[in-house]
Amino acid sequence: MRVLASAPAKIILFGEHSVVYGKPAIAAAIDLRTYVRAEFNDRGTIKIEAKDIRVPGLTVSFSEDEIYFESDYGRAAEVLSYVRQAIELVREEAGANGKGITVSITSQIPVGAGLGSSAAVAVATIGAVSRLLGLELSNEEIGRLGHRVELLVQGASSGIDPTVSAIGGFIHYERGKFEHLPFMELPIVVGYTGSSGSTKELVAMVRRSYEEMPDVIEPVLVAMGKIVEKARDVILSELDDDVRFSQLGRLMNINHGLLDALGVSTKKLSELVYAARVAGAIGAKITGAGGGGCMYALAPENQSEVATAITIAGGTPMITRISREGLRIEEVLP
Ligand SMILES: Nc1ncnc2c1ncn2[C@@H]1O[C@H](COP(=O)(O)OP(=O)(O)OP(=O)(O)O)[C@@H](O)[C@H]1O
Ligand SMILES: C[C@@](O)(CCO)CC(=O)[O-]
Ligand SMILES: [Mg+2]
Repeated sequence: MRVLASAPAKIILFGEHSVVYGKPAIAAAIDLRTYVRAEFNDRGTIKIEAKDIRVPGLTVSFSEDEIYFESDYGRAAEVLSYVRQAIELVREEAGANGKGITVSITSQIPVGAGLGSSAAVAVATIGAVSRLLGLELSNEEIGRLGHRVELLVQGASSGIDPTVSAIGGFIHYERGKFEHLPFMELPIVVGYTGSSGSTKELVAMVRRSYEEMPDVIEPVLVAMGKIVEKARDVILSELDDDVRFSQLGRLMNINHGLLDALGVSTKKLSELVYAARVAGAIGAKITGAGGGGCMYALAPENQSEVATAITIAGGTPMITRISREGLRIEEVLP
């Protein structure tokens, strides 16, 4: 038997980092996907073919007519840890420890770019392997298992990324609970810096600041939570789109300033944010953990000018759409 599953990337519209401290956040699944194929193998081992990921620490030695590959075990194992933990967790849930499983991954999502590649790979792996092992799980349950994978690998995770990747759409999230917001076409442009940041390290960095200066950092996190509640009210309001977008844009700019205050922006991210605003975006901010990765801009009237400005500033623009669908089982072959 062979199962192919896919799960989407996401953007965090408001509230990254503060969501780890129990504040609310708003996120949407977008139309870039990670595909995972799962099948049994008879060696009793876990085999992972990750085609879009660079495994660091590889050494190649040549001699006469032979070629030897050696890898730094720790670094290779770390990079594949989301997939491995996802498989182990599902095997455990199914009471199938020791069952040989091969997964093969292809992905459209840039890695470490704030678009939730870790959550998408975990959710798609859980989806494919659970179906292979005959476990009947809802997408919501798969999102919760994805959260457990992120906690095991990262040490800290709010769970928003695996939740939105599993269920899709546009959500308001707080401490494991989510609410679907009405679907809306968001006129956004995502700008990719081309560099990556590790969510595990960025979350740990914010934690250190919080522990060193709780009196300073706590009010920043509280303000971020208030931005999210205000944004939710605006999204749910009956206001005209132009008024709603202009209020959301202002909230994005304030949220970006606070993320910068937490130290998760970079020179390149800030350059893309300012380039987008100068080109007419009504709001622009980091999306995801930061430290590289992506920003997004709200540009109801001038998406293409904003995309050009991002390119001139050295970034890669992506015009994406919200994905209503989360985890999808694409194919089950006997
Ligand atoms: N296609 C893939 N195959 C295997 N592992 C992947 C793949 N994509 C992502 N990963 C895993 O996810 C890690 C990146 O996750 P990380 O949380 O740091 O960034 P992100 O999820 O892309 O961004 P963010 O968490 O800010 O949204 C990679 O180092 C790797 O371990
Ligand atoms: C930085 C963070 O808030 C979002 C990463 O996409 C981490 C998390 O919520 O687990
Ligand atoms: Mg991640």
